[in-house]
Parts: sequence; C-alpha cells; structure tokens
Amino acid sequence: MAVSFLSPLHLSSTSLISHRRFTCNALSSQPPPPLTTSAPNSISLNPSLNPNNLESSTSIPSTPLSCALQCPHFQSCSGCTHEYDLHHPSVVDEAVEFFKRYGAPDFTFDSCRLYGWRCRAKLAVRGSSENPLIGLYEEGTHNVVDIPECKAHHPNINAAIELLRKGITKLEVEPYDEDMGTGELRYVQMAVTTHSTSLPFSERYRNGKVQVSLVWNSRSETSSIFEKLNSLANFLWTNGGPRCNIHLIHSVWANFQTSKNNIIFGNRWRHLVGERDFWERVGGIDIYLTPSSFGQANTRAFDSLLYKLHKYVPYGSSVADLYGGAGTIGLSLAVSRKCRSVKCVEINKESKLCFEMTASRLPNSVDSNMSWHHADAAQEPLSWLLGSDVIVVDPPRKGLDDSLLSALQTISSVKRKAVASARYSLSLIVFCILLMNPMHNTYSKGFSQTFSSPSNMKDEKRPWILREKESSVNIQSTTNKSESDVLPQTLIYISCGWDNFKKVLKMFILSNTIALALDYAVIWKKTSKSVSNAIVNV
Ligand SMILES: C[S@@+](CC[C@H](N)C(=O)[O-])C[C@H]1O[C@@H](n2cnc3c(N)ncnc32)[C@H](O)[C@@H]1O
Repeated sequence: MAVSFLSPLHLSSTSLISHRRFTCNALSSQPPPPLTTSAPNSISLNPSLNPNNLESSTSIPSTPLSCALQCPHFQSCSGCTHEYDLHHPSVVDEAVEFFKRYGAPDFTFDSCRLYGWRCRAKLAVRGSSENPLIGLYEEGTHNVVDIPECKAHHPNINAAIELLRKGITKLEVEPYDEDMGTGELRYVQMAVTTHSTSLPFSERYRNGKVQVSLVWNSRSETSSIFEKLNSLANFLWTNGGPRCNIHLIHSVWANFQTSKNNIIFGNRWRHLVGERDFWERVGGIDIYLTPSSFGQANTRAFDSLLYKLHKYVPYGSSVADLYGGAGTIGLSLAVSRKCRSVKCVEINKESKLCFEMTASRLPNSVDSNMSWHHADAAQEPLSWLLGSDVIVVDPPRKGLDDSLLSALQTISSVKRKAVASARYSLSLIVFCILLMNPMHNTYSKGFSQTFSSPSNMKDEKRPWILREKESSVNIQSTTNKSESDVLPQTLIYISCGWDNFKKVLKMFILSNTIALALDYAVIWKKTSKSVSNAIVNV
C-alpha cells in the first residue's frame, strides 16, 4: 500500500539544538529540545518538532530522531509517562502488528507536535493564596502537583497560569479545600485559540490567546465573594489583555460549582471580560466553541486528522456524524466534500450554539441539508444510520454504545440478505486516538471520570444530559436535496480508546460487519501529555 506522510515536519539538527532551553514565557513558544539519534526502525518516522511549521511538508528523514521529554515535573506529575522516544511510543509497534494481522501490512507514521501541543487544559487549584498549586493530581492521590513548566501545554497556557498565580496571591483568593469544601477557586480551564487572521499564518500558533474559565466555589454571581472573582478577572485582563505588551488573555469566564463530587463544571456560566466569541480554524472551516462545549485538546493534530479524513468521503455523500460535539467533522465535510446532507448527533446541548455559529460562517457556496440533533446516539441508533452513505463515529473513550454496535451489525446483515449475490460490508476507516497510558488514565480519573460513565452521569444529574430528544437545528439546502433511504457504505471510526477499539474491530470482523481487509486505517497517536501525537497510515 502507498506510503504517505500527513504533515511531515522536521528541523535540521542545528535548529533543534538551538532550541535546547525551553522557557515558560508567552513569547517563547519554541519546543523543548531533542534528542539523540536512534537506530532506524521498521516504520518510517517523521517527528514534527517545529511548532511554527506544522503544515509544511518535507521528505522522510533517513535517520529518525529519538525525542526526550526533559520535563522537570515528570517524576511527580501524573500527566505523562513517556520520557524518551516520544516520536515512537511502543503502541505504534503494537498497532503495526495488530493491523498487519487484519490485512493491512504497510505503515507510515507521522507525528504532529511533540511539545506545546495541548491547547486545552483543565487544572485543579489548591494550596494557599500565598502558595497556590495549579496543576494535576499526583498519581493515585488528590494531591495537586504544580506544573508551571509543563512541556505538553501550549506555552501561553503556562504563561496564563503564572499570571493567575500572581493574581491569586495579590488578591488573596483562597484555593479550594476538597476536605472542607471551603475556598473560592476550584479549577481553571485554559483554552487557546490560534485563529488570528490579522497575523501571518506562521505566527498564529505561537501567538495563541487564552480563554480562562475560573470555576468558582459559589452558587452564582449574586454571592458575596463574586466581587473577588471580578477583581481576579480584571487582574488577568489588565495584566494580560490587549493593552499589555504581550497580549495573552482572550477572555475570562466564570463557572459556578458548589458540588462536593469530582465534576469540574457546574451548569451556570458567566462571561466576565474580553471577547465572548471563541473561534478556531480546523479542517478548512472556522469553528465556534463555548467553554462548556467539547473541544479537542490537540487542535493542530485534529486539523491534520480532518484533512486526512476528508479523502475517504465521496463527493455528494450524505453523512451522519455521531458523537458529533459542535458538528466540526460533519460541517467540515459539508464544505470539502459538497455533501448532500450532514446530520450531527450530540448529547451535550451546550454544543447547539457552537453548531449554529459554525454553520453561520460556512461559505455561501455550501448547499447541503445540515442538521444538529440534541440526542443520545445510543437511543434508536438505526434512525441515525439509515439514509446516510457515510457514518462518522467519534465516541468518548469508553467506545461505541452497545445499541449502536448492534445497529451497525444489523444493517450489514440486512443488506447481505437483500443482495444475496453481492458481498456487502461496510468499509472501515479508522482514526485512533490512542490512550494506552495508565498514568494518563489516572489523570483523567481525577478530572473527567464522571464524563465517561453513562450510569454515573445519570446519577449525578449532569445538567446537559439529555432526557429526551428536545431540540435540533435544521439548515435546508436551497436546491431541495431529497433524503434517501440508502444504507451506509463507509464507517469512519475515530477512537480514543485503543483497547476498546481492538475489541470492536475483532467483533466487526467476526460478524462480517466490515470488510475483512482494511483498505486504510489511520491511527492518530495521542497518549499522555508527553507522548507524541502521531498519525499512522496503513
Ligand atoms: C470525543 S468527543 C468528539 C466530539 C466531536 N466529534 C469533536 O471532534 O469535536 C465525544 C462527544 O460525544 C458526546 N457524547 C457522549 N455520549 C454520547 C451519546 N450517547 N450520544 C451522543 N453524543 C454523545 C460528548 O458529549 C462529546 O461531545
């Protein structure tokens, strides 16, 4: 099979060495360094180490580089487990073997950014106002480790954390005390937008602006400590806003949460200062994200993934984008593949506004039926599958819901019976976001455990969990494109749970749900904060 690179990047060894010191300064977004050379291995590797140069394309280096993390927090912080060979984590070899067994022997491997790739971070705030700790939990505990020099964070996240730390101390903001349930500031979410059309493309990433969401331990803005929250927001804006030498802060939001459980966000949000609208550019479209909606942490790798994914969708297809969030995948396909229709299904109603705003910025030439449905993809899944040529699934780490798995199998067997002479099976395109790192799991348990278990979610009455199909958005094509009752031909599976994905794939193959020989599979390697985000092309 053809060997190709997605967004191959590499620097000369001279330029790598010149970036050997990595500092946490808003303007210093150079990657930390490298690196020793390693013996060539069986996979063509192409580590991308230049944060300002992601979209460039170069030839395959003859001798691959082996990258070290060099993070001072590595021993104590639970976010990373791989310290060396970031460009070639061991799961790549496992994936090579795995896909070879299923008829896809040739691999190429692309890595995206190895450092400074995380554009979205949720961090706990603990300690005291004189000595605030802003970071992740130590493995297996609820002790927060300060990570001011985190190598995975976009450097401007680290800079915004430093500013926040100063504000907490100056204004005597009390960090949250988990045991007592006291204190003011519980968590902070930092999200970077790199979408600034006033800058040349090559400068956009490192000049990303940070949307700061402060999770405040009060019921609402009417409580007495709201004044301090406002002062903190103003401090961030005065010292990091557009009038400063370094414009770092995009906006500040408040979220109000008093619950004693592990859920980070409550359901009340308030915009405090800065720009309200947060845009990013991925997959050829401008996407709108609110702080409460799902956003991909590795924006640039997601962008690469989308361009790769577009190729597998025939022009004029009808597409169902399940677990669709703001509909980013579906809407980018509507533009790039001139889809007849795009139907996005998402359980978080906070994403509805994002879909509407994103759709409002699509080029006028887009003429698809586009809809977003606030619904549980696991309920009556056949109703989402029928009528679409291509199904895209991008579920949370636990994988596809059983009812959806059975519906995919049912479709396959119905079609086989209807067309007895033809051999029908869905062709499967795989994008895997691999989370095989045990420490990464610890990290997520600390912060998002309750997001991933449906039973927990119901018990804890998450505000955005759907009880019924309540609202949807419909944008009609002007040329009245008719809906059809086609059966899906292609399943594009974006998986962020490697173990679960392997099980599903074996099951699909045993039940003849998909073609036995994979035409293509693409793996997006994203393990912990430290390990590279890579794309493997089978
Ligand atoms: C990994 S995210 C992908 C989002 C989107 N595809 C994107 O790239 O921005 C998974 C999404 O699935 C949603 N989700 C979780 N369970 C769901 C369900 N049963 N039905 C529909 N959506 C669900 C989550 O709220 C989340 O937005």
